[in-house]
Amino acid sequence: MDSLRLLSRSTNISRSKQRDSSHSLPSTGDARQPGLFSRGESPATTQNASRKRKRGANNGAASTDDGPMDFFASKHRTVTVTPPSTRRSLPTASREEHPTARSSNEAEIVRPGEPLLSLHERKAVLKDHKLKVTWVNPVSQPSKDRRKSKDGQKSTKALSQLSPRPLESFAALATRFSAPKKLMANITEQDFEVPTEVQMGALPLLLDPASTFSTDALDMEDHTIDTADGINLLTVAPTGSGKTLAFLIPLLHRLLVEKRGEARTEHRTSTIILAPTRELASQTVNEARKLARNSGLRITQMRKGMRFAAMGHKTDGTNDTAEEKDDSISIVKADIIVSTPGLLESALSHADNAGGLHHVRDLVLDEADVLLDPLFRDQTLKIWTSLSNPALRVSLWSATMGSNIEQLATATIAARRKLLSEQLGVAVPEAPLIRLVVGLKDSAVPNVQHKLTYAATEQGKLLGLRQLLNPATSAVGSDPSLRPPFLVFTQTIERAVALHAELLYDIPAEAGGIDRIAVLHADLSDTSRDSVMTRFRKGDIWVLITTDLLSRGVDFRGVNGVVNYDIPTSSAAYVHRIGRTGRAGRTGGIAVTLYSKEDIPYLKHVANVVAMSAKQEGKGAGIEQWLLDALPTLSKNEKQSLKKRGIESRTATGKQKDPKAARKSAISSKSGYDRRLENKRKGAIAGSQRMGQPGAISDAGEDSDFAGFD
Ligand SMILES: Nc1ncnc2c1ncn2[C@@H]1O[C@H](COP(=O)(O)OP(=O)(O)OP(=O)(O)O)[C@@H](O)[C@H]1O
Repeated sequence: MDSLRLLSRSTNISRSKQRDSSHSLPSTGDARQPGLFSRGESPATTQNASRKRKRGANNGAASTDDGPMDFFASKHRTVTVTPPSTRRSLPTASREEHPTARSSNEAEIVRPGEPLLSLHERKAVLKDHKLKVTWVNPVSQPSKDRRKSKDGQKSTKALSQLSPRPLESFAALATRFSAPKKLMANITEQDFEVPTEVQMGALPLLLDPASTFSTDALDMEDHTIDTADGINLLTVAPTGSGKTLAFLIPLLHRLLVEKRGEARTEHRTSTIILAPTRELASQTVNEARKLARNSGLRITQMRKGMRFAAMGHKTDGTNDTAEEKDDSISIVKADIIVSTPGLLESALSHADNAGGLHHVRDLVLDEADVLLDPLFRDQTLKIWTSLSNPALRVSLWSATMGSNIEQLATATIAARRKLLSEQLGVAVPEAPLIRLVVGLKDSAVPNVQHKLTYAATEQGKLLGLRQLLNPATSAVGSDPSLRPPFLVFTQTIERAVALHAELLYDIPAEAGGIDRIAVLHADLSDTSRDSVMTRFRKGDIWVLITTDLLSRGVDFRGVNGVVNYDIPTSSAAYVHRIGRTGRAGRTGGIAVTLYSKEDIPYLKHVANVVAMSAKQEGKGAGIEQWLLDALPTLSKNEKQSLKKRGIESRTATGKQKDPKAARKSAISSKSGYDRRLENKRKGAIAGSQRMGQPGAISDAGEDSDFAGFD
């Protein structure tokens, strides 16, 4: 059973065991090559490759600056790895080819043994790794930006593009950014060898934006970006691409550097990480604790009833308040707090908590598009605006981010700054907002295989899922079969429960029976939710039926596939659901979407993502063009309504509005006729029982309470 015990970041499975068993399951392979685009090539090697291509004019390789950007170019180019060049050893030819780079490099502080990249090379590396960095909020636009282009149009777009120096390797965290030894030891301990694309791009930006941008200042006609006190960052990178590490490392780095010079021993909250679900918050706490091992930093997950010490405006960090002396109140004493918006907001609304978070310097919004979606928006914005530190920096992370989210973030940063300037009576300096995009925005992770399966009816979907559960029937033609462990997503809690009840006995007792299948949703107690998560991570559960609760952020390493039993209600939801497989560059994950006749009007957003994904991979359309053309396109309002309410007949409201349609979409292996017969029988039994009770109305015709058909 070891092959199934590969799901966990936290279970104690030795790496050798993992490797032994990984051959039998497609997406459980070792993530030694976690990158999605230029697999396993560090910027240092790509730098050499690009230099080689430039010099060898006849080698047939196109210059990286030629033609349109090919996001899915061949990943297996042969590269010659030479020792990293230092500034002094940078070839003269390369310098002379790029005078801007030469002059800008003069401003850089280069440490021995550190590879140096000219502006041209940095651009090539960023392009090769599909990293695009843009300056979003106009602190003060560079002079070029204000100029009109040839056709008289104002063009700010291309000019606000930046080419910061990416992270070469995890070792460069120490050489380039003087990362604390404990942090470095913990990174090494976890076997992280090659930084993923998002880590290459985001880590330097967050660790030391000033040095990362020094060359761009010259590149942009002597305009200096004021990054000395940090930047606000908006990152869009594929699911499973390592965003957690990309925001945790800089946070821990800053806290450890600050602690170095201080005798302070108490834990003062200076970082808040918000996540939309308890499960994701708990996972982030685990990851942070692994990276902070033996460092003395404390990371806490916010729980009900927790409060902050009411520190008022004390700056010495002492918080000897009356509250603290009261043992019945759990006071948060942590350097980093990870929370869902609801819990933190309710803690903040407690009168005594008003000044509890005025030290907070970093706010991280993980799955930012959900946190700023109507469901959580008010809570998130309330928390954000209540953080009163003028030096606060915010970073937003997700695999999908609409332009409305970017606008909201920009507006909130500006409004908060204005408010603080008024309150403090001095102008609070504006920090830049930088956008980092990895790969193609809002698209599915490229290493997952998509299947759209027409099942005609609800019963057909159930049959389809049963076939997937059965190893003998799960393969279709030459396609690889979906093998456990996998996740099954439904639209509502009620449907997840019903599907679980239907499938409970489908796994034979010899294979573990009912223990192998479980359901997880928000109506379960916290303890039950934790228990299901642990059992799934350990591999005890093979099929986990759930709602969109688990579609965001949650990382199960060896999940082989995802089944959309109910179609997701937006393209973003599809991207995130199927992103639970194919993580850290693992290949072989399968995403099956079952659809019935009723789903057809809502299928286009899924089909579009599948088509785009296939196109990127160079696998043709990925879906028949006639199907794509035939599927109806929803209006903006219809899209919004679908996102908000889902397919109505599957909801409680739909059941009231149109009971017949709701019955048709109920999850049951019995036909409508059989269900009616059974309901009649149940009704008759209930009726005869009532007949025997005192005061019962004997005339069935007057029995208006009869609920047999419901
Ligand atoms: N440099 C690396 N080398 C190998 N594995 C890595 C590296 N960075 C992260 N990982 C692993 O990749 C997996 C996915 O990481 P993570 O959960 O941070 O992804 P994510 O980008 O936040 O995904 P999502 O968008 O779904 O939240 C984790 O198991 C993590 O341990």
